[in-house]
Amino acid sequence: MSVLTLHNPHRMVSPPAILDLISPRGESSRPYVTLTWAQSLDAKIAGEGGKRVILSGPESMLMTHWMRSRHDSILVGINTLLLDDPRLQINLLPDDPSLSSPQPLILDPQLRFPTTARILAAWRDSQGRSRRVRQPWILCGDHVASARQKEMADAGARVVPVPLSHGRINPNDLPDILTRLNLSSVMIEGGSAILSSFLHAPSRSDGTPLVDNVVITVAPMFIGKGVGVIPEGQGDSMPELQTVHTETLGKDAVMVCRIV
Ligand SMILES: NC(=O)C1=CN([C@@H]2O[C@H](COP(=O)(O)OP(=O)(O)OC[C@H]3O[C@@H](n4cnc5c(N)ncnc54)[C@H](O)[C@@H]3O)[C@@H](O)[C@H]2O)C=CC1
Ligand SMILES: Nc1nc(O)c(N)c(N[C@@H]2O[C@H](COP(=O)(O)O)[C@@H](O)[C@H]2O)n1
Repeated sequence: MSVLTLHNPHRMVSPPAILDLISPRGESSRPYVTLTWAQSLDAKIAGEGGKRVILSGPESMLMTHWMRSRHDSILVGINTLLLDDPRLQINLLPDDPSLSSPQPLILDPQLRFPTTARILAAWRDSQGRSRRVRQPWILCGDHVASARQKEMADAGARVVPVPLSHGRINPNDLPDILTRLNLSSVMIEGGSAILSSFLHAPSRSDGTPLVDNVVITVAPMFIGKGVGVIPEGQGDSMPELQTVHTETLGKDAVMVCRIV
């Protein structure tokens, strides 16, 4: 039994109301994009050398898992995959068959994804039996050698080659990529380079911001030396954010913002 369940069994059974402010399962014909992260008071998302830090308390971490369950897909950069070895599941949520983990997407231009990654081992072990354990889909550059792509496919991942722009996957290509993959929403969790790239991205062709919502968990702690929300030198020309709502969840403040 988790610490959460011991403290308050009721906390586990329904999503926090703050999530009603985001609507990734709406009627929109275009993919819905949520950008989210947890940060310290000195605007760090990880420790020195990219060491993972647990910033979120139980309540806001649970909120993050509910938010995961409401999106079709979840996206991280390859450095986050290499440093954190995440699972990207909804393991804090109740065992309810109507809940499923989002489809993990990893932006990995050079296809550095290791065959030993936990997310891949979990998928192989599950043999597709559970909606909570999903196959990792890796978006790599279309230049990557087919032998290397095959190696990852043989290890159990789905490899999706896409065109690169300046060695990266262009954030503005993401909506079309999602549509092609039959995914109608994405929750982008980081890390720093990915957050910066999506925050700096120009609007979509219809004039609306690429990112529909920004959900930030602020933990009352200092990290000191570590990985900033935005990499050094990339803090200029940031978009203006409007706060839609701020709420205290346990020890943390959770902000829902929109880009204006
Ligand atoms: N506190 C939090 O909420 C979170 C913290 N993190 C932390 O973030 C750190 C990793 O962040 P970073 O080193 O910045 O790596 P990252 O996870 O942002 O990955 C960056 C890599 O993604 C690839 N990429 C593909 N398309 C890209 C694009 N459009 N823009 C930028 N990169 C693109 C590039 O190869 C690039 O090197 C880890 O220490 C991890 O613990 C990660 C997620 C959430
Ligand atoms: N919401 C949140 N709070 C924190 O304190 C964090 N360190 C993170 N990190 C993100 O969660 C991923 C790991 O999650 P799982 O163990 O797979 O559930 C990590 O890779 C970051 O994306 N998030």
